[in-house]
Amino acid sequence: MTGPIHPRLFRRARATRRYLLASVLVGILTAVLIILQAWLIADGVTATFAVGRLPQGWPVLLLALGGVFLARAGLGWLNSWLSHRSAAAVKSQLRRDVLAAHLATPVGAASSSSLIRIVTRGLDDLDGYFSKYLPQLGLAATVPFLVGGLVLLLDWPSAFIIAFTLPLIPIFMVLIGWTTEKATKRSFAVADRLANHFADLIAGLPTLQAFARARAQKRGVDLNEERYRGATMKVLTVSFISSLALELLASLSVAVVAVTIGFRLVYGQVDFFTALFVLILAPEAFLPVRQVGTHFHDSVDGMAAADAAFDIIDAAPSHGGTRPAPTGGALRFEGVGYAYPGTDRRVLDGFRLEVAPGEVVALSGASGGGKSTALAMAMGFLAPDEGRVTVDGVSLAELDLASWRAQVAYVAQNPGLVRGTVADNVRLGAPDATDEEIAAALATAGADFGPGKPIADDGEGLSAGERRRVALARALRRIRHGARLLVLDEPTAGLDSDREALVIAAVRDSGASALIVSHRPAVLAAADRVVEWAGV
Ligand SMILES: Nc1ncnc2c1ncn2[C@@H]1O[C@H](COP(=O)(O)OP(=O)(O)OP(=O)(O)O)[C@@H](O)[C@H]1O
Repeated sequence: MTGPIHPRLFRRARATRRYLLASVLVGILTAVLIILQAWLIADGVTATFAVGRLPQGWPVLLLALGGVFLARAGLGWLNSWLSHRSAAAVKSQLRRDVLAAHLATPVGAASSSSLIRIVTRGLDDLDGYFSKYLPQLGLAATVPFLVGGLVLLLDWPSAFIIAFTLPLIPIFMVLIGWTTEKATKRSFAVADRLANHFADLIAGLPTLQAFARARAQKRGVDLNEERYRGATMKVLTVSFISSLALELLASLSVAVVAVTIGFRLVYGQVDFFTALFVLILAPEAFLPVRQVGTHFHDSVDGMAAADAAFDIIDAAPSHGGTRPAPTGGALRFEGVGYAYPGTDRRVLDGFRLEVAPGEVVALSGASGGGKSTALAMAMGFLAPDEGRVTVDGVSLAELDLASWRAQVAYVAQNPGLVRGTVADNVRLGAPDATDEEIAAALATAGADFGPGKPIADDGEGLSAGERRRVALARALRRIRHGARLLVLDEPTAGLDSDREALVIAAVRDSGASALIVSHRPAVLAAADRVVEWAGV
């Protein structure tokens, strides 16, 4: 973070700007109330000392003081309400933007565990930024100036001391901020690594057990945990030490004002009312600035999460345009090249391929050669960094990708299934499909289980081959509902030859164009054309 306000949050989250304005207004009102409160107290005490008993009209004075206290409490409540609303609005906007960015590039982007961590706990930490740090910033930007200005009018030497000592606090805060930022970023990265490591471990537990390595992983988790503990302790240490330093600085500054005004009161250079008024006001000038420093630490985790969220949002390429996709014509890869972000190895280079309307093209070649990457480009999940992918001569970069995807039925290598039943999953391809249509699609895809079969999280409850058949039934149903291109990644892997023959027949009978990545001889034999891609 550079400066007191997180620049990306300020620029990109509208609610932040609105809230900042509101908190400055609340700050001005608070300053007025603080001054009124100090005046009422100083006036009451001076009058009491002057007459040696409660002054005339003291009930009014007390009522006025009570009114000021109530108004300050009300302002505090309003500020807290506004800050929570703003936090909710910003978190919601960021979550939507992160998920939209991930949907735009669902392959090759942030890992699932990083994504889950950022959009859940991570962004929730922004509450500290909005409910503690920003309200104090609003007060710090207004109260010291108004209070200091009044002190200047009443007693310039005290104002002089305040003006010289108060800026020391922000200077310290900047120094502390630099250290904290580094420590927090490190703690966030370590936590991310720990979360990813743990998620991988859980997913790979059967394999680790099979190789008797499950226990050995404990050491890895312990190590990461220890690193996380160390990083968190470092952040806490910086936080405690800096709070102590700021507290000390503010207390010493107020003490200097108190001592000097005390001496001047004794020597008769200042009257009692002014001395008391200034003495009550002086700590109020320091308090919001000191609190900003303290609450800065409540906000750093949220800001680190916001940074991680913005990194995902900014990394999402703005591919896709607004033109509706042509409803006919060939899909073409025209000299396409690609390297995954953060790598220099080119996965595709000069890749050319055409799928004419009604044509079934099989794409075969070396494992790791980039075939799935090419399919991801056909879906508009990835944008080529060289060459272009076109539909009827129009680049995908110009097309409204939703309208293009509405024409495509996709089966990924590891097809995604949602919790529910087989029928629910087939309906993802064609929401208004009837029960009979779903049963027919499943039969065509060679499924020997019914639409009511339950599916747990992560497709649990189905074998790998069964999952593929559900995904294929979904794709075939989508073709029946108007899509015109099948994009299939190893659709018959894991199927026996009878079921494979059924699937091939279903694809051919659909009449749709198809781009099929496969190594299976039966699929290659059934295709109109086979494109061999040896890789780069
Ligand atoms: N998200 C990613 N980040 C970096 N590299 C990746 C990513 N996904 C894939 N790759 C790399 O890109 C290369 C091509 O992968 P791809 O999955 O497209 O190959 P493929 O031809 O479909 O392989 P297979 O036939 O084994 O399924 C591989 O070397 C792989 O390691």
